[in-house]
Amino acid sequence: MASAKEAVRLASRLCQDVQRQLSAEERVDKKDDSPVTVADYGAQVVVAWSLQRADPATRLSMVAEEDSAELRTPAGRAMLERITALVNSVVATAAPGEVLSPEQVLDIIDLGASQGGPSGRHWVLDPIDGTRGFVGMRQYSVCLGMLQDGEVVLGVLGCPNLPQGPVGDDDGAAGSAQRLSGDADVGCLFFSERGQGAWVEPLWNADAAPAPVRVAEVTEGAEARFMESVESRHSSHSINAALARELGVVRPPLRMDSQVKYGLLSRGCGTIFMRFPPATYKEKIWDHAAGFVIVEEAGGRVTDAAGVRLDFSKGRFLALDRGIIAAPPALHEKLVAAAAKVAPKA
Ligand SMILES: Nc1ncnc2c1ncn2[C@@H]1O[C@H](COP(=O)(O)OS(=O)(=O)O)[C@@H](OP(=O)(O)O)[C@H]1O
Ligand SMILES: [Mg+2]
Ligand SMILES: [Mg+2]
Ligand SMILES: [Mg+2]
Repeated sequence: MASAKEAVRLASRLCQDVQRQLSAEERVDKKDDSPVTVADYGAQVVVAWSLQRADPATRLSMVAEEDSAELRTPAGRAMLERITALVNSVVATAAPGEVLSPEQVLDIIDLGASQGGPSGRHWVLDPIDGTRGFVGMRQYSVCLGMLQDGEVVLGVLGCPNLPQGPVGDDDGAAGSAQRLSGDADVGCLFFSERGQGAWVEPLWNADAAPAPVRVAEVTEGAEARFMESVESRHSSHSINAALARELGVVRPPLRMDSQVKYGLLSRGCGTIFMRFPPATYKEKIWDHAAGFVIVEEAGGRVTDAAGVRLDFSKGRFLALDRGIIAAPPALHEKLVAAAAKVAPKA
């Protein structure tokens, strides 16, 4: 856990540096994705490098989002050099004197090519979850999990732009732009080890005492606040709205990018997280592993729409019926019943 937290903190630092340097055009121009691409690869390298360094005797097995194929082409060389420089700026803070070459960077990226599966130990990494939120100066997270024999046994969620205090109904898509990391009370690190509860501590202060987190004790839809993706093409806003109506939810949805939503659920700030991507979309394990163990250890349930607990043992993708529903147990039960009625399997 100490190594995982250290790795996520280093990668979060790298991401924060890049996000702060985004120019005004890059913040709005979705066509130029190079800043987020550099940070995405860079964060993956920093996490893998840091974990491998903590345990040099064992070759790291990691299921991670990014691969090196494009960076190995001539067209990718300039990008590779930018990534290498960025990574070395962070490596220098953790291991003074150590410098990685572009070739080493490529090899470290490819440590993330593991297929995972039902046996052995595999790390699971989304170096930046919420890449659209990252360029939009909203929420994003660095998400690291560990699989042991197909079960998620550890999760760490670095949320650089998440306020440590309460999050308002309008702090999602628009409001968070004013509250970027740098403020002393912004930046959260959620973490959990199976059987040990779930915890949160300030992201930028490794010495601060962790506080236990617990999902909200809400049993009625009328008191609930539900969370969903910012982008409707990732997760249908209309299915979520229909389910919320069925449950008697009255508050507007809190729209937030990334696994930050699992973090908010674990600390009782949001009550329900629902996700209904298009039927053809296959969910990746790195988009859920860290948040899954944190929410379960905080007393919540995380299943597909049919109420079946998520299964991370099938490789790089999640095998599920459809949709993802996460909530405290009493509400979760009602949501699964509502899903059967309102959003039957296509
Ligand atoms: N078409 C489609 N359908 C469903 N999901 C998709 C789709 N495309 C992408 N993704 C994944 O969504 C991840 C971002 O999480 P969110 O959906 O919470 O982000 S957002 O609020 O919509 O910005 C995002 O993770 P990152 O790529 O790490 O940002 C993707 O894995
Ligand atoms: Mg993701
Ligand atoms: Mg990602
Ligand atoms: Mg991506």
